[in-house]
Amino acid sequence: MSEPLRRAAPAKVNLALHVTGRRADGYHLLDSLVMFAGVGDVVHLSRADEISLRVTGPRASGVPEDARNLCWKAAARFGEGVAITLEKYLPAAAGIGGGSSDAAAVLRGMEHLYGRDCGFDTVTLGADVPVCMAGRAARMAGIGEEITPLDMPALQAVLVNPGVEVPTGAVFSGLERRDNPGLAPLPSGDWLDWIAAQRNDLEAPARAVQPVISDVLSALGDALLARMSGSGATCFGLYPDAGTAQAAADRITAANPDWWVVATELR
Ligand SMILES: C[C@](O)(CO)[C@H](O)COP(=O)(O)OP(=O)(O)OC[C@H]1O[C@@H](n2ccc(N)nc2=O)[C@H](O)[C@@H]1O
Ligand SMILES: Nc1ncnc2c1ncn2[C@@H]1O[C@H](COP(=O)(O)OP(=O)(O)OP(=O)(O)O)[C@@H](O)[C@H]1O
Repeated sequence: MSEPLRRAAPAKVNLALHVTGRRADGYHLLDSLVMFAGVGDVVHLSRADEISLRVTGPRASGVPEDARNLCWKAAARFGEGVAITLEKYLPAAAGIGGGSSDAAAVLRGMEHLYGRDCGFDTVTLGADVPVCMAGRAARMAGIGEEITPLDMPALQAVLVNPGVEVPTGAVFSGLERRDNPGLAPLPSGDWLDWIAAQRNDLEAPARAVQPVISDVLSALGDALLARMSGSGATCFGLYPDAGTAQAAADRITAANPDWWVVATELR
């Protein structure tokens, strides 16, 4: 037996997320700037006759090991057998696309193992799957299927999740307005000022579901800017360099030992 194929499934971070409309089927139109973190899950894949899945790692508890798992759904849609080991490091239902990034890593790995494209529209697995297939800084539009890769400078960040799950559908349902303006024209330089002038329209409804999100943003009060990612509850702070990011992460961990806190680079 050859070694399993290893693929990274990095955390997705929405630096800005504007909700610009709603389709007749209830899905929301988005305009979002997405980057990927240095932290994430890892999948290991081997060709096999059937689909199988084992979940290991520090955040494995509670993650389904059957056809409910997005990794399994991805393999089933690809239409071939594969033995999957998912090493779970990211919190679930956290706004950082854990399941979507795992699914994209499985699809990219299976494309390599079987020497063909996955051959279906990946947004049908989840709105975050297409951007996770791109796996790099991008603008995301439509309901998540329109991906435009962007050249962005790497950013130093701290990701903080307070350990509460936030169901994405409930947050979208709580929106007061669904016809907000899209992202401002992209800058040629100063991304930080530009990001600071954008919004996450899901922040208000997510705070209503999980008020602890306000505490997370306060804990990131010394960042250059702090925002929520996706539908929450994970928030990120941006820092001038890796050293100040790590110092902030250490301080936040000391004050909140139960929270998931990581200093990482966004690309
Ligand atoms: C909030 C984001 O994370 C931003 O990147 C994504 O839009 C959500 O991506 P996701 O978790 O892959 O979402 P899905 O699993 O496709 O959808 C979960 C639920 O969120 C709502 N949903 C999701 C995406 C979207 N563009 N409009 C929606 O209204 C729908 O109620 C849907 O039933
Ligand atoms: N590979 C997976 N990893 C984690 N959870 C999974 C996975 N596949 C399915 N799930 C289920 O999906 C739910 C959502 O978890 P997931 O990590 O995919 O959310 P998320 O992608 O972080 O959400 P968001 O859209 O807010 O970014 C979990 O509660 C879990 O039961």
